[in-house]
Amino acid sequence: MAHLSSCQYIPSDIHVPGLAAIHAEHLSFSFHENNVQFAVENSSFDIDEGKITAIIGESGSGKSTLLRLIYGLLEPTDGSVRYKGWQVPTRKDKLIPGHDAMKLVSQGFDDLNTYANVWDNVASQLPNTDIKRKQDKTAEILQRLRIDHLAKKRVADISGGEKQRVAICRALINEPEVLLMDEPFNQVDASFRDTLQQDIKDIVKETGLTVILVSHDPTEVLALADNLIVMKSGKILDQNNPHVLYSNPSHPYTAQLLAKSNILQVEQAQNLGITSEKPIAIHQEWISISPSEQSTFFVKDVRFRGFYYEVVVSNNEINLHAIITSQIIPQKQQAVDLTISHWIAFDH
Ligand SMILES: Nc1ncnc2c1ncn2[C@@H]1O[C@H](COP(=O)(O)OP(=O)(O)OP(=O)(O)O)[C@@H](O)[C@H]1O
Repeated sequence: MAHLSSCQYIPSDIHVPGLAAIHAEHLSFSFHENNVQFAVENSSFDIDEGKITAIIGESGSGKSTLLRLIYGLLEPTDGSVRYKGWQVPTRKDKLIPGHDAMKLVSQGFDDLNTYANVWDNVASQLPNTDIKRKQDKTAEILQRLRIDHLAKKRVADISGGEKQRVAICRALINEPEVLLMDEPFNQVDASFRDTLQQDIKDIVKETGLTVILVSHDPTEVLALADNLIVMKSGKILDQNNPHVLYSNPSHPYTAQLLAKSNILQVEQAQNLGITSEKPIAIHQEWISISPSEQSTFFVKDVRFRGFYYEVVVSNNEINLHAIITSQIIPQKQQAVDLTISHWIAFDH
């Protein structure tokens, strides 16, 4: 198999500078030869240059497959992915798969040499570089990701979160234009997640790096991503910035994924006095409750969530989840009135 140059230019494709870094059109992929079941189906999307895009969705929705298609690890069954107007070469075009301008940090740290120390794991990514430059660049990236103090430690002896930082250092030391990450916060506990997210944000701002990451817990990337791509059963349901998708999701799945929203069918909405021709979503924070002897709604459950309580209210026909941040915690079985400040009707 010939090792081709990193990209094949498609002359008919006109790339307009300043627009999307990655452009996918009608992208499909099936792991099955007869193409009956698609892991990714007819997906078209743009990824902005110098921004953080998160691919989110429930388990098995096709997120990792989409990431691997973008990188060129998988050959699309149909459609195409282009990077800056150039078709991304796939396994059949390249001896070593993966786009030269991109780096992928996959799940599980398979690429790390656990017996070698952190420094060697990172420095080894610069095989043809003179010693001084190799030292400077390795020291710089370890410091940038706050793991310079671990340089002499064996990878086997560091935590999952620290391994994730080593993997990111290895990916970034060659200054790729695009960093792809599959579930980067899986192994990182909550207290270190925010710092890692801030470091990634800072690097993007300083260098103009394009980041694409996969997450099955969308709420963890709401504050990080500039754009979200929402996947369900291999299809893209929604794509927009987190604010728009959170406050105005176009699909019930997105509302539940991002806001753990209450989804009500037309008749259930009527039960609350809401007239809508379509199903509706009521985010938990759009419901407030107050004690009322006359109400048919009562508190079914109170769940402690740290700085807030999730309260389940019911009238025996519908259950609604609401958030309480006040000091006054309702009691189970207590009758309560509901005030709904906002709701969204879906087209679907
Ligand atoms: N190597 C494979 N062979 C056959 N089917 C596969 C393979 N890898 C994934 N699939 C299937 O393709 C679909 C999409 O899988 P994918 O791993 O892309 O989903 P995901 O959203 O990343 O899931 P998770 O969040 O659980 O990692 C799933 O139905 C999965 O079972």
